Amino acid sequence: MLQVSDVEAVISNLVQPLDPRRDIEIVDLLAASDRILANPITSQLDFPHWDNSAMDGYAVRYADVQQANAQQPAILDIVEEIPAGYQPKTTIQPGQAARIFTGAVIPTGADTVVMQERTSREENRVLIQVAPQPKEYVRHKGSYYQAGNQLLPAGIKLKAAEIAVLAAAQCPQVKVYRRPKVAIFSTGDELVTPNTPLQPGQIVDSNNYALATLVKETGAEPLLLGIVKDNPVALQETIAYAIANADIVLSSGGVSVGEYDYVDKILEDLGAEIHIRAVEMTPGKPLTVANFPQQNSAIYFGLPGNPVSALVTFWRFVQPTIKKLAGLSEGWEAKFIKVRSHDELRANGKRETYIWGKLNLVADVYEFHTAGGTHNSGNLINLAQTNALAVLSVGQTLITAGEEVQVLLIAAV
Ligand SMILES: Nc1nc2c(c(=O)[nH]1)N[C@H]1C(S)=C(S)[C@@H](COP(=O)(O)OP(=O)(O)OC[C@H]3O[C@@H](n4cnc5c(N)ncnc54)[C@H](O)[C@@H]3O)O[C@H]1N2
Ligand code: MOO
Repeated sequence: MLQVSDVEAVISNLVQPLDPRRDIEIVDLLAASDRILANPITSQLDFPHWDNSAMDGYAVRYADVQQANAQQPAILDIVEEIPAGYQPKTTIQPGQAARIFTGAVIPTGADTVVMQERTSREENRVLIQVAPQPKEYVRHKGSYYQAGNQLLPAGIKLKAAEIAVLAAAQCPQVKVYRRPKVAIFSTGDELVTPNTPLQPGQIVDSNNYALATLVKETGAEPLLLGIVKDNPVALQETIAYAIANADIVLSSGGVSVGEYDYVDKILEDLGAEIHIRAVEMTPGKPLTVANFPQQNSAIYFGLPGNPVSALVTFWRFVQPTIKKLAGLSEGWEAKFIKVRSHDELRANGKRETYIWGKLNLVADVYEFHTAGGTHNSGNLINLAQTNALAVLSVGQTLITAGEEVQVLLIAAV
C-alpha cells in the first residue's frame, strides 16, 4: 500500500502545468470573482496617470518655501483652485501657489504640496509656516507602475484586490479558465435520498451532497449523477457517461474488498489505467485513482463510502487536483500549518491518521481542539463545525496536550 506522500505525487502528475483541457472564457469583471486569470495583464497606463496631490493643501514651488518657518512664513498668492478631476490652466510662477485637493493634478511649475494643516490663509494668500520636504505629497506619474509593466500574472485567483487592479487597468472584461466539470455519484443498494422514509437497512445518501458542496467551493462545476445501485451494468453505464462528460469523476462507495465493490473492475473494463488502489491513511484507506489515457484523460477518484473517509480523501487529494486543473499556478497543494494542540491526540502509528477538530483563537494564538463525540469514519455528525484535520504521521502514536501538531486547513478559520 502506498504512503500518502507517494499518492500525492502520483495524482499531481495526472494534471500538467499547461493542461490542454483548460479552455478560456471571457467574463465581465463583476462576474470574475474567484475565477482563475488565463492571461497575464500588462498595463496600458502609467500609475498614477498624472502627477497628483496626496493631500488637501497648496501646490507650491519648493524653492519658494524651503526657508519657511513660523516666524518667517513664506507668503504666496493663490492663482488657481484645482479640485480632483480638473485640468489646471495656470503655470505656477515664483511667489504663487494653487489651492489643491487630494488626487488633483499638480499644475505646471509646482513641484511640492504643503498640507493644509501647516498653513494659514489670508484672503487670497497662503502663509506656509513649516518648510516641506522637496516634492513632498506629490504622487508622481508612473511611480507605482508604468505602461508595459505586468500587473497580474496568469494562473491567479481573482479576489477583491485583483478585480480592483483590473478595473483600474481598464479591463471591463477578462479572460479566465473554464471551470473544471466534476461528475459526482454515490453507489450502494442501501442508499436513499434525504426525502425518502427509511426502511430497515437503508442509509441516507449524504456523500453526494457534501461532495457537490465541496466541488462548488473549490471553483468547479458539479455534474450530479445521483445514486447508482450496486449493479455492474448500471455502474458501467454511469461511469462511461461520467468520464465522457466531465474532467474529474467522483464516486463514493464500492471501492473496498466486498463482493459488491465493483468499481475497480469496471474501470479496468473501460480501459482505465489504475494508479492507486489503497492509501496508508485513516480514514480513507480504500481509495481508487485512475485515468483514461486513451480517451479524454478524465481523472477518476473512487472515494471510500464512509462519509468521513469520503470527505477526508476529498480534502487531501481531490481538492488540490481540482485547483491545479482549474489553472491555479501556485498554492493548489494541500496546505499544512503547525499549531499547538489543546487536547491529547492518539493514533495507532500504522497509518497516517487524520483527526478532525477546530482551530480556536486562544490568547491570540490558534490552538487545535478535537471535535467532541465519537471519532469514527461512519460518524459525520461531529465533522460539522470543524475546520482542520490534525495529522499524525506513520509511527507517531501520541501528541500530548500543549504539543505542536501539523494540521490541514479544510475551511476558513
Ligand atoms: N474486509 C474489509 N472491509 C472493509 C475494509 C477493508 O479494508 N477490508 N475497509 C473499510 C474501510 S476503511 C472503509 S472506508 C470502507 C469503504 O468501503 P466502500 O468504499 O466499499 O463503501 P461501502 O462499503 O459502499 O460503504 C461503507 C459505509 O459507508 C456508507 N456509505 C456509503 N455511501 C454513502 C453515501 N453516499 N452517503 C452516506 N453513507 C454512505 C455505507 O452505508 C457503509 O456504511 O470499507 C470498510 N470495510
Ligand atoms: O478508511 Mo476507512 O475510511 O478507515 O473508514
